[in-house]
Amino acid sequence: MTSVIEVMNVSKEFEKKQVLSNVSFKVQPGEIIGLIGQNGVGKSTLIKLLLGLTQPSSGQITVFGTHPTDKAIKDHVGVMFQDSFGISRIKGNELIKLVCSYYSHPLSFKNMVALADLGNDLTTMVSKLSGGQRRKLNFALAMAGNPDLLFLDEPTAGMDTNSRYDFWQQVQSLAKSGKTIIVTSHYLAEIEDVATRILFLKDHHFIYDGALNELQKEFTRIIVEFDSDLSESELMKQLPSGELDSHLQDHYVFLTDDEDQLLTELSPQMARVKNVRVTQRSLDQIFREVTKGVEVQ
Ligand SMILES: Nc1ncnc2c1ncn2[C@@H]1O[C@H](COP(=O)(O)OP(=O)(O)OP(=O)(O)O)[C@@H](O)[C@H]1O
Repeated sequence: MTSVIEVMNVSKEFEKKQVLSNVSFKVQPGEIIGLIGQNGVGKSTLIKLLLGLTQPSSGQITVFGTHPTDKAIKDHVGVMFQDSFGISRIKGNELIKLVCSYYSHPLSFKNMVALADLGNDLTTMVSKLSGGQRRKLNFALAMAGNPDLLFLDEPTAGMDTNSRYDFWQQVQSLAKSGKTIIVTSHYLAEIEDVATRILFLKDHHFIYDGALNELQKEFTRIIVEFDSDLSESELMKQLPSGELDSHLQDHYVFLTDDEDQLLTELSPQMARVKNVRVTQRSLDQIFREVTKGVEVQ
């Protein structure tokens, strides 16, 4: 399968400041990539490199098999930046028509109106729209050329709960239809729900590239919680494959690399154990632990 994006040994410095160091990855059609990392780590820089808006200090980037600045791919790439309206003294519906006129095969006006989901506010001046409404309009504009590759930079900031839900439903159905999506967001619960792959940037390179469940396995141990009237020392003797994390009243939290083994060890005690729960850390928890530099258990 031809990759949509190929990044080979790319480094990027601004003056003497290193942002990316020797980064490589490929992206296949239909993937939803969650690009995560702390403020200032280089997510927007990477997106700008992929859009050809800035050049790598070294290494190669191809998008649809060609240089990112190649005009031939213009209609295949859509982008939603954090706040990208250059003009605001224009109504939403007029802006939609204007942006569509840039493309050879734009989405229909009707489709664009549905994507923007602004109702009567479509005839409001863009400058008077709320932050969340501007995001929605921005999303529709990113889709104007019916792109096969879509970059979404913090797309849901300011959107209400229903709008977020509808937005991610749309994104998932776009990916199902074969479109490739790269999204940055600090709302990690949303990334956790929609991304098929996580790229985690830290200290100039990817500290993780893969599926969320593998990230959970790689960075954290499984949490086994239960209630029991057994003593701490008894349980620690009975559960050698677990490590006691906390004990409050009757509630115990153990960490383990092998939950099946731990549950087997726990089973003879079942008469004195209840409410057993096996969970993994959320992406949000992993992110905080990894970026704070604390050792992840
Ligand atoms: N044009 C530029 N000239 C000099 N330094 C820059 C330039 N653009 C970005 N940087 C620096 O590169 C680093 C990465 O910035 P970038 O905007 O890519 O971070 P980010 O991960 O997108 O952050 P955020 O989550 O806050 O949006 C920052 O230290 C920033 O100051």
